[in-house]
Amino acid sequence: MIEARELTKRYRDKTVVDRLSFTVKPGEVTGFLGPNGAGKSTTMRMIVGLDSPTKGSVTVGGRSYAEHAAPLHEIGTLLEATSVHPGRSAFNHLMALAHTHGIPRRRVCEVIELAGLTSVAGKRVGAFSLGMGQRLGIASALLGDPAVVMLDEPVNGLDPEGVLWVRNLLRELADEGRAVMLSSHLMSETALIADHLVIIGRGRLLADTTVDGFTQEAGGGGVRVATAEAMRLRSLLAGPDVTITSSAAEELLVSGRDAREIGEIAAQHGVPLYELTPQSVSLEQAFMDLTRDAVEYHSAPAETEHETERKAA
Ligand SMILES: Nc1ncnc2c1ncn2[C@@H]1O[C@H](COP(=O)(O)OP(=O)(O)OP(=O)(O)O)[C@@H](O)[C@H]1O
Repeated sequence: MIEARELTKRYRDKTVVDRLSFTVKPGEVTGFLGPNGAGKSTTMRMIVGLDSPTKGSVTVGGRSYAEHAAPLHEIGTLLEATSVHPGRSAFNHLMALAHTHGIPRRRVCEVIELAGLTSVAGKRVGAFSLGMGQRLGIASALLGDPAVVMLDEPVNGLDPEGVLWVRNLLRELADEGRAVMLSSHLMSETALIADHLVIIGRGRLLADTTVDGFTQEAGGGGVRVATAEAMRLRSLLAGPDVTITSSAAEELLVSGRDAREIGEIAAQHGVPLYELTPQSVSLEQAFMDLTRDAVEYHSAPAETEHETERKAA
């Protein structure tokens, strides 16, 4: 388990992580999300003692990282700038790491197989592709059979097969009861892997929720209804918290009533419907809406598909 309480990091006058509290629980995959510069890497560095908090605290398995006698058994990490000796083979790299913790050769062979590196274990790490490097990083993280696994952007640069492999592996690790944390700036990809989401922007907590909860909230895009009797249906559906807009003669976009209610009201009054479609907002769009004010560098204000749809409605 990872527990951050009021975790804060300041560099001179800039607050990069701002009173951040969250928990990464065993048996779950927690997605740690935020736009570029949100403070994800800084937070992860503080978790493993590579940076010290200006205020607040973070513990792994109930203790600060530095208090663990054999941290590799407690938390396995894949961080951005993990250094490997380019001239060493993958096997020797892992063996060197294993030696520092008294981990047997058998475990090195196990993680090599687990990471799908068997055929390249003797190859120089310097000649590895990005994907193979990521696999080696993950193999290193798992070497100590840790209760907590924390990976910074683990699918970065991976091909679709590699992405699927990471997704399945993290699921298995969580199902074995480990606490798994992965950072990303891609909402849709993370939603496929994670159970829980901790979303930050400018170092602050923006959301701490389940993937299901976030998906449900993102689905609040109204219901599109098509009927030849649009005017009549409009007055039948009207109510205190109901908003109805129309972009075409036979089309309505209804907010405040779900598809079932609309279908029932239409049927009761004999109004034939040609279409009844709940409009889902994409997860990526919902994430961008949530973090909009927290993005450090905006690109040119291109109109998104969502905004175009909203304007049309
Ligand atoms: N050593 C440092 N000194 C000063 N500022 C720093 C330092 N390290 C990070 N920052 C700043 O802290 C902010 C957060 O950086 P961080 O790398 O933690 O964000 P991130 O969410 O991991 O971003 P990305 O997705 O781009 O990796 C950025 O504005 C960055 O410039």
